[in-house]
Amino acid sequence: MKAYEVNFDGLVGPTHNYAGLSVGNVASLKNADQASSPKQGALQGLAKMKALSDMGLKQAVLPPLERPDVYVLRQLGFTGSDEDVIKKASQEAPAVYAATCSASSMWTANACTVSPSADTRDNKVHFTAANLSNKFHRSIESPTTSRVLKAIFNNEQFFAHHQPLPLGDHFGDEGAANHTRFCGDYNQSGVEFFVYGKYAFDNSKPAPTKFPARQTMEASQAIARLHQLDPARTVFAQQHPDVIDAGVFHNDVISVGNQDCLFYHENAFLNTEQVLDDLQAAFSEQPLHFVKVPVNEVSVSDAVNSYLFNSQLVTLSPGHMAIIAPSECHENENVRRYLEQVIELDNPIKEVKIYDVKQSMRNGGGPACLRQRVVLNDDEIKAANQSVFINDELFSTLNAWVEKHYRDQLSEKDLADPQLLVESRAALDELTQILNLGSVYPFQL
Ligand SMILES: NCCC[C@H](NC(=O)CCC(=O)O)C(=O)O
Repeated sequence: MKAYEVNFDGLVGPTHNYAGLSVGNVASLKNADQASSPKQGALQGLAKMKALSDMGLKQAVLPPLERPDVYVLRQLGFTGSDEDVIKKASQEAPAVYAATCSASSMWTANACTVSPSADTRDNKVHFTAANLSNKFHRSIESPTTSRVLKAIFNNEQFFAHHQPLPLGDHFGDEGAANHTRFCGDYNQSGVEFFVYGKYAFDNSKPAPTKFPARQTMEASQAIARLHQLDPARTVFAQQHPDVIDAGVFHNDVISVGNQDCLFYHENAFLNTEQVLDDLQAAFSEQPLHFVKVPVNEVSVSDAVNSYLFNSQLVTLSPGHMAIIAPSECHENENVRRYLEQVIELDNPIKEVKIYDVKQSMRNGGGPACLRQRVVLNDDEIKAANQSVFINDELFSTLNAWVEKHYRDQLSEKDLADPQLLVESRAALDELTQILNLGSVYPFQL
């Protein structure tokens, strides 16, 4: 049966803003306190989804979360009506309040890790929502994310859902941003590749010293166990601690894989030769294309500033891949030059397509952060919720929905406006109907 890589992009939420919440993420800190445009952000994201769908790729959408999260604020001792909670929290604990307003669920690469049915022992598609333990504003995403995933992949015959790993630093899990998969055709069994930043239970191992390693080796192994992966077809590798300290907070900021191709920066991994050997040994059916970007052509800082590796690497026809890159890649001379060359080399990457996702980029999220890849075969696609798949009609409905509900501009002081929650709930209530999700948000339960 035929299978496809379906990109599930996160819809940018009505509270999208820049609050400088992510230590270790250069863009997030640099742009803290700038005004954002939730409307522009959502429209940019939708335009990218439409473009990929027009390329013949399967494209779907994941909804934003309810923000500000007044339920978490209540858990933290703020009382009264929702309006009281917002007023008190924004005045008495502005930093905590800002964290509960983040639209960070838009980066759906971090929503979960997915293993396709071709890789799992019980032949189901496995989902584990990421606990995102390392950052408070992200650690509150998983309860609703889990409900949304269950509402979309709602059929026990095909889909298995796991709880997020236990919260806390030891099992810090950032989802698919640190996970990629190699395969022949998408319907064939693949090799799953997990990249972690540190060992949680062994302090003698190398680890970054300046910025946090968000994903642990132990978390990656737990996901592989839960997803019933074949150990002979699973590879674990450590991200180089120096690149984490240079602002590479997820592996998808320094490498991306698709089918038989790994596009990676020379400095991405510890013990790179071993990592490549392990991948090739596990993927014994055919030679992999290892497309190495040399540090003397693109420095780690060029990679972090341009988000070259946070591109999507997609297959447009057999053996013909395109890099879907953010426009920042054209603004960086070295990266622009490299991209002109890479399509001339002997590898499957034949095209570069540039998209403007600047609203997301200013918080450190490029095209790859904005999507969760879910490999599904024909039966699994039929078993999933049909209303989330992008077609011309849904695209125009969602554009109109954004135009109707979203603000043009949002600054820090606007976040404290209780009306923002009222507007967001109205928007999300309508969205659950458009996407046929049932009740998934706390205000609907
Ligand atoms: N995969 C891309 C994730 C980007 C995300 N940025 C943020 O949460 C920044 C939010 C802010 O600073 O307002 C993060 O660091 O996890």
